[in-house]
Amino acid sequence: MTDLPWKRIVVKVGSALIAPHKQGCSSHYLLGIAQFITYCRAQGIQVVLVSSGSVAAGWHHFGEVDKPSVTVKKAMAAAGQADMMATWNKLFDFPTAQLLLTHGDLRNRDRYISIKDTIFSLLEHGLLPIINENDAVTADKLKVGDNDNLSAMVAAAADADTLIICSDVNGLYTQNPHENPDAQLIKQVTEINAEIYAMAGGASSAVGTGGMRTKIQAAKKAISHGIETFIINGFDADSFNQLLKGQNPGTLFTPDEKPMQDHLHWMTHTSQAQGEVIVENDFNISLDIHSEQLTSDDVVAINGDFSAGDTILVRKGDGTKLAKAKSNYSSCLLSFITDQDDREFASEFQQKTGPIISEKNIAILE
Ligand SMILES: Nc1ncnc2c1ncn2[C@@H]1O[C@H](COP(=O)(O)OP(=O)(O)O)[C@@H](O)[C@H]1O
Ligand SMILES: N[C@@H](CCC(=O)OP(=O)(O)O)C(=O)O
Repeated sequence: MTDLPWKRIVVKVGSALIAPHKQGCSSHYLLGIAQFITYCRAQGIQVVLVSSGSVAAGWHHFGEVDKPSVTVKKAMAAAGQADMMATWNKLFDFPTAQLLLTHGDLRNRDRYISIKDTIFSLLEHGLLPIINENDAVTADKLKVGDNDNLSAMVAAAADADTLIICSDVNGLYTQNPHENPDAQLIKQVTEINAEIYAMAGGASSAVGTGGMRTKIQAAKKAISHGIETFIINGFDADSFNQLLKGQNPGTLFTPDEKPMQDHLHWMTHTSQAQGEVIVENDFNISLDIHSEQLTSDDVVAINGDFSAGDTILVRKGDGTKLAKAKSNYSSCLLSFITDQDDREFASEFQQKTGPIISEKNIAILE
């Protein structure tokens, strides 16, 4: 064992590890993960667990179904979630706490802060937060949809230094290893670019959601918050021994050297734009230019119904996405100003009321 450099980690466990045969939960693979978590906590490392598996764990209650409907899947999740928590609880001799989240919770700034506070309070009091998406209640528009992205949002909210995604493969391969025997394991990724996304396919197991594609999206979110990210094989107990020795058992995504500030990260990777402000095609936005320079004169259209304080997308008419920002104006007020023929009035109004978006609440998009 080496002295681990971590202060706070998020461990994400995929469905295949919880309920490998869709016949209820099995502790077979969870034992090694639980021992790893217990060891980390004994070293003073705070741990948050993001656990998939409620649907897979509840599956056997619903007869012989191959492709359950959305409604049946929600019912499976409701049934399996309790079983999954009970299985984890048997493996720990310290208290755990369940948090079921949706994207609707995470993208609302007040609720996001509230979730953050709850996680920190649980950790301070020595409990292990176990987080899953609230599949039983969530509708398409409100869900994250996969626990890889959810784990990255949680890692950012918990200000973790490391995210460990435990899957059913050794890491990211050049191609899906289940379909291509020549696929090579990639040990380290320093930049997530189109080439990396092109390697990642979807899930091929009966219980997984998202496959490698959502793991790369998650890694992108995490590293831009300065969080190193591992994808490892959770079936192999040696993966955890290697991590404890300071080694890389799978694929390591190295954190960005200049991580985003927390609230800009939230705006870019967690929040969802409630509307759009379309600007002239020659309008350019950068952190060098004061965002106060976005005035009603630059706005050619406003889409959606948003309130002051909501996140909006600023884009050009040709579709280029420029930035996500907190709007200081509602869509209604902004339309009123942009529709003014009296430009002097519009300009004076903005001088008195303040900028449409302000510099400290803007995330420039790549
Ligand atoms: N380039 C790739 N490297 C590794 N696995 C890949 C790749 N592309 C697609 N996959 C698939 O992703 C799966 C892991 O994702 P998933 O089934 O969602 O598991 P989990 O339940 O752990 O999230 C692998 O079993 C494999 O079938
Ligand atoms: N929230 C779902 C899991 C969704 C998911 O991303 O599953 P997985 O790909 O196995 O991590 C559940 O508990 O069944």
